Amino acid sequence: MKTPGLVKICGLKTPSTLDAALAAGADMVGLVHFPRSPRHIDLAEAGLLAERARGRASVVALLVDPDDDLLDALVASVRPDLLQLHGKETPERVGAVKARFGVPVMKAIGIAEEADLARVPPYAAVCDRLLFDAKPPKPAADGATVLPGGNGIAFDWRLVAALDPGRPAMLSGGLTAETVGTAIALTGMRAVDVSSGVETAPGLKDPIEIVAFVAAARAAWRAQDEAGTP
Ligand SMILES: O=C(O)c1ccccc1NCC(=O)[C@H](O)[C@H](O)COP(=O)(O)O
Repeated sequence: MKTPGLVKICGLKTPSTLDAALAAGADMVGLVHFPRSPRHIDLAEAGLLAERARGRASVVALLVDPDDDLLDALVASVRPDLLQLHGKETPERVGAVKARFGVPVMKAIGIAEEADLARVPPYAAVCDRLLFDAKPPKPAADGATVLPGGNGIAFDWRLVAALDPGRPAMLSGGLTAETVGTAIALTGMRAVDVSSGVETAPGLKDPIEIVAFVAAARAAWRAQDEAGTP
């Protein structure tokens, strides 16, 4: 029996876009707490959105290299189902966060070339889920802010197609309603994550694109299941 497909919509900031993701059937909703991001929300806002989603979808709190004080505050106000660590956290730090806070952890790993796959096993040993994402672009000469994720950039999905990390994994990076079906067909991934691909501008989610993305992912999984693809 195949695992059911999971769709995560990340970077939700408002009750109306959260509701749109829930109505579309998202399995996971991502709340970004990272002040440099156009999707950043404070802990009070994140707590309110988390309560709205509770029991309808898993609440994922996304942080970048958080210290224990921030994690203490976030876990108390958001009560996330999953912590998404999207910075330069080492495997040791991921293991320490999981042990201290008792919340499952998903670690994002940037993939650009085959050599990046060597970073997977140490994280697979300590986290609950891996998130394969594109690497951020190089900083621009004008010093414009580069985010560690949520850049709408895709990587070569074939790099993770044959991978069995021994942990549940999720595919992200520049996915859209138009590309997610191909990404699923190529990789066999049963979990996908999107942010920029369902936005009209950074941080502005589009309910119509959210519906289209969820439907496209589900259609791809249905096609795989009907074809009996392993
Ligand atoms: O979304 C952000 O602004 C962000 C900021 C800092 C670290 C990660 C961030 N986002 C990650 C994601 O939204 C997703 O998990 C994933 O990378 C997909 O992003 P996208 O390529 O925009 O679909």
